[in-house]
Amino acid sequence: MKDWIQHLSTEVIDQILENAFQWFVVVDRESKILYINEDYCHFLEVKREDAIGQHVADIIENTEMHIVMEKGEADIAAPHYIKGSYMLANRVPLVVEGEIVGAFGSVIFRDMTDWKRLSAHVKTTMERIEEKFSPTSHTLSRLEDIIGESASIRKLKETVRMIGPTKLPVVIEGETGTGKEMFAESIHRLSERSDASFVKVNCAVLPAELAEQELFEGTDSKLAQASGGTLYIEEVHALPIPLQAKLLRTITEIEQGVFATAGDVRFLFSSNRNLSKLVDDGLFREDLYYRIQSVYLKVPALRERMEDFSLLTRHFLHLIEQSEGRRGLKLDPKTVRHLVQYKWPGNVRELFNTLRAMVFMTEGTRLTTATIPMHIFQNVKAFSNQTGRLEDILSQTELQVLENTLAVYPDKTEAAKVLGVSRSTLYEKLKKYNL
Ligand SMILES: Nc1ncnc2c1ncn2[C@@H]1O[C@H](COP(=O)(O)OP(=O)(O)OP(=O)(O)O)[C@@H](O)[C@H]1O
Repeated sequence: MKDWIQHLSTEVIDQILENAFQWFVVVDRESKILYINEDYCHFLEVKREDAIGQHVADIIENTEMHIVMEKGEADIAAPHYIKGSYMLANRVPLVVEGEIVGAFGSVIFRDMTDWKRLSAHVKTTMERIEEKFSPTSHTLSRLEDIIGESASIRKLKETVRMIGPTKLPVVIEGETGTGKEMFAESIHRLSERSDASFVKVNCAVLPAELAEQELFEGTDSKLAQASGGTLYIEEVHALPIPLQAKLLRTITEIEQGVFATAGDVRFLFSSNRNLSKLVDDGLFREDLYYRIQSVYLKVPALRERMEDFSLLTRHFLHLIEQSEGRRGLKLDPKTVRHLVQYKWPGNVRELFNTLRAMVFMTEGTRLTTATIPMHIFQNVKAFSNQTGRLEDILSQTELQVLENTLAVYPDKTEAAKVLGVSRSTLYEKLKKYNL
């Protein structure tokens, strides 16, 4: 490092410090200013030549450079109040041959609004990266993006092809992560309003006190944004009953062309609850239910269409390969045997997230049972729902339990302990099953 710096002329170092878009100050062990850049002086309204040699506290209000030196510890991203506003500063002690010889300070954000702006920028950038990472990315799904050849998925796709281009409201029911949103997006893309906006609003996360305004009121409302396009109302069952009445009125007014803030809107709804049962229980307005359910799509849970499992895993492994720069990822047959026994309460979304986690658990290409997350191991379906010879069922269960345990605990002593058997019993069983 020293050598490299020797190659830089003082003029170059000076330019770096003056143009680094930060304010710098360097003090000696007596807290006297050795260096301060011009920009900082300009802000402090002091001439540089007057500042050099002065005690830092006389030039920079509320400075803590001397404390950093006393403690010998850096203070990173510390709020610093100067001239009526908060800034963020770094203060670092300068140590030469084990001795503190001074300190170096820099103001990294001159104004907290700068910081807030950057922080918002980082947040949106991260969200964009995450969206890109998600299997569907942020472009709206098309029907072809929905993976599945099972009879139920084929039937759903067929229905969507027929009703997509119409203006009919649609209710899409199904457990979380089954692909309801993908179907909603496909319906929009099949319609003539596909160039207009697809706006979604999730009633389950909408604060009750803001829901009315957010949904219906003014030019910023979700309804106004969806004008000419599609409004996808997710988890519609979570809409408070009084707002259900307002929604019904609004749908009618929009149809009659008399709603003030929005023109033509197509409505799609989703729910992970059975709406008809909620109507029976008095928890969802019957009139609204009959108004919106002219087309009703039920997206099956993944466990009800396990024939799609291998298509889905192949598709997701391919996506993961692309995003991670990996090749040839493959599930071990034993791993598949295990995964297909799991109930997948989070459905297709859970399958994707699980595969992604499993890929991160291995550097190779084969995803063995050892990469399966623990909670899945512990929740595989028991064999109790099988029929056949009791002896066969018991052996099969024993084999499965042994395999699962050894995958998580390859150490035989530990595995025997987990299984509550002696080491010798475990060895006998391993021999019996050729493990
Ligand atoms: N058939 C499918 N083919 C490909 N990807 C799918 C399929 N079904 C779901 N996914 C993926 O699973 C994730 C969840 O899908 P989606 O958001 O459509 O589910 P959802 O039923 O609307 O979930 P929630 O009710 O929790 O909002 C998405 O990342 C989506 O890409």
